[in-house]
Amino acid sequence: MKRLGILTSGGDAPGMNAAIRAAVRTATRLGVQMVGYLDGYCGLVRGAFVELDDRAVGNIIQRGGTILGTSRCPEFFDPEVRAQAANQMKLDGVDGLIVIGGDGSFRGALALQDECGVAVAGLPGTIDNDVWGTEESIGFDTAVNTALLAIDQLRDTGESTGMMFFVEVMGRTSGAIALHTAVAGGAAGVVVPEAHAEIGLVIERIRETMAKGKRSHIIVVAEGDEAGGAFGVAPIIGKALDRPYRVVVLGHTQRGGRPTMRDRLVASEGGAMAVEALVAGRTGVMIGRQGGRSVEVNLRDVVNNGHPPVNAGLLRLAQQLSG
Ligand SMILES: Nc1ncnc2c1ncn2[C@@H]1O[C@H](COP(=O)(O)OP(=O)(O)O)[C@@H](O)[C@H]1O
Ligand SMILES: O=P(O)(O)OC[C@H]1O[C@](O)(COP(=O)(O)O)[C@@H](O)[C@@H]1O
Ligand SMILES: [Mg+2]
Repeated sequence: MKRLGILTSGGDAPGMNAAIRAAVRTATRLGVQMVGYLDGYCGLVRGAFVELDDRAVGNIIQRGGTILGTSRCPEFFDPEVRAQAANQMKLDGVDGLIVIGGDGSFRGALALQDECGVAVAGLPGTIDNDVWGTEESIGFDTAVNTALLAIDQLRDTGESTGMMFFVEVMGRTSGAIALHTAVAGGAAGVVVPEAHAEIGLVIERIRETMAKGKRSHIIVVAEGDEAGGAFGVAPIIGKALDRPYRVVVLGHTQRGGRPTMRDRLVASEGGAMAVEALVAGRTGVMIGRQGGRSVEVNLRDVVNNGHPPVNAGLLRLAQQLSG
């Protein structure tokens, strides 16, 4: 390997820059050049890249977003476009590719490997934490901490006014952000796409706590819940309890901001290990976290296993601890 490419794809996630920095600095140490493709797979197809040396990735470890830009690139679903991208890489003299993104981005990377023989390594970068084979994806910890900040602030006004708050967090198909935010934020209830009977349970539990004199209730709702996110869930619960409520949608605020220590650390280890794997000739791997350590995981297993199951223990805890 003489020259590696790196790109970020799908939704941006805080810590992606720390991963890019670690990958570039590790490549330099191993005598390998690095280029960064712009705007995800769209830049790869067009051959739009920048040379990345040690100085190009200075002063970015603390920045959210991604210096390379990212996109959802529908053309990349087309095998002919992927062949064109592989050809473009050859022309650019690039022998391997690191993809920082979610499960969708990894499907694209694996297709590029299988169809065109490109060596690929994946780094899980998504706030959703919905990638199989890793306990945490880059950006998840920061996103949950951002949501917690909002909840802590809403508690003040909730306690003062007796208003119920429904806080919608991101997660199209995954309740991971909602669940962790609810438990760590001491929410009165949580509604996630993976569970189906929890709205009734939340109503019951809030009734009990109201009878005990609890004034302030915060309910965390994942955007992808089948009832239609917080705007779908709030009227059902508000009406059942005959209480005034407000809906707060955190949306893309969770995607930005300076990455936490955890995200920087996981990204730094992952970026370094992805380069080491490719340089050692290991392709089709993802650097995941298992048992609190960074490990190489087979990328095909990641893609074939789909989304990891919801943490049932945390779901139970979220309901139990409301009092
Ligand atoms: N099955 C697939 N085949 C080829 N490319 C894909 C596939 N799935 C996703 N991609 C590429 O990865 C991009 C990001 O995927 P997406 O699912 O939106 O985000 P994420 O990777 O964060 O889960 C897509 O816009 C597309 O370019
Ligand atoms: O910014 P967009 O394209 O509207 O996408 C929003 C989606 O992206 C996410 O923030 C992150 O998803 P990915 O990391 O899988 O791309 C989801 O939580 C959210 O549903
Ligand atoms: Mg995803």
